[in-house]
Amino acid sequence: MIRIEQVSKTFGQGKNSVVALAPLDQFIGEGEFIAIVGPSGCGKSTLLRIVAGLETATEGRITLGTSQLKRPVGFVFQDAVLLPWKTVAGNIRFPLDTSGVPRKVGDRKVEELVELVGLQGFENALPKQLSGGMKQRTAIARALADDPAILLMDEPFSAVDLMTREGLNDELLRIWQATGKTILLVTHSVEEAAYLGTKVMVMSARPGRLRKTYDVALPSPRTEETKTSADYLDLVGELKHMMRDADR
Ligand SMILES: Nc1ncnc2c1ncn2[C@@H]1O[C@H](COP(=O)(O)OP(=O)(O)OP(=O)(O)O)[C@@H](O)[C@H]1O
Repeated sequence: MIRIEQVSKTFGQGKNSVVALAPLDQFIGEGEFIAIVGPSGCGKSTLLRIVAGLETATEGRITLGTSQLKRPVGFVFQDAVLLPWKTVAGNIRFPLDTSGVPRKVGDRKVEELVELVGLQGFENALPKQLSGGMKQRTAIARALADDPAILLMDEPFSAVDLMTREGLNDELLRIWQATGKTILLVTHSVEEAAYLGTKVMVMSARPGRLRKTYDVALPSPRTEETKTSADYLDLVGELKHMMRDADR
């Protein structure tokens, strides 16, 4: 679980300071899939970076309920940022090598992850030989290599075409169900948020604050039929309305 209590962030000081996040509270249960939407600059990435420990909150605190000693998060960015000279397998095993996992254990883990993200047959391909979607699958596998309890994803599919993106959404739901990870995903698409999330957090800009958290009551597993159901379309409509409001 993740408990976010009165977390705020101000960059800089004095008259040049920017309030990126006004105090924000949110409880996230184990295994939930949280989608975060909001206008550009409302602090979505900042929130994710604070949860990851890449940024410190100005005030408030974040409690990660886990027995793991190191911060148990994996991060997937908009760009896959793969090491260009390493193969798919080499990129996935990079975090394992740096944390000193024995070769054989690492080999098994890489094999498992390649299968999980559906990249069998491409283990020895270099990033330049991969499509955008395949690069993101590799990045997801790499983020899962350390077996983090929490997967943080910052607009992971915004650089791929719509068809690929829809396929990756279904893959991600399958991976989430197979691994039981807690996922926080930032997206600009309310359709994607409603399709993926168990909850959707809607944020507003200037300063970034949480407008509302929606519980998504759509049945699981989500399928193509979900996208034509009245409940889904109602939720998308409501999220769009809230987003328009949030942008003012
Ligand atoms: N390192 C920084 N120094 C100063 N200001 C920053 C820094 N990082 C972010 N900001 C500011 O904080 C605010 C929130 O930024 P953030 O990137 O979290 O928003 P976002 O909702 O993720 O935006 P987008 O949807 O465009 O990616 C913005 O006004 C941004 O300019």
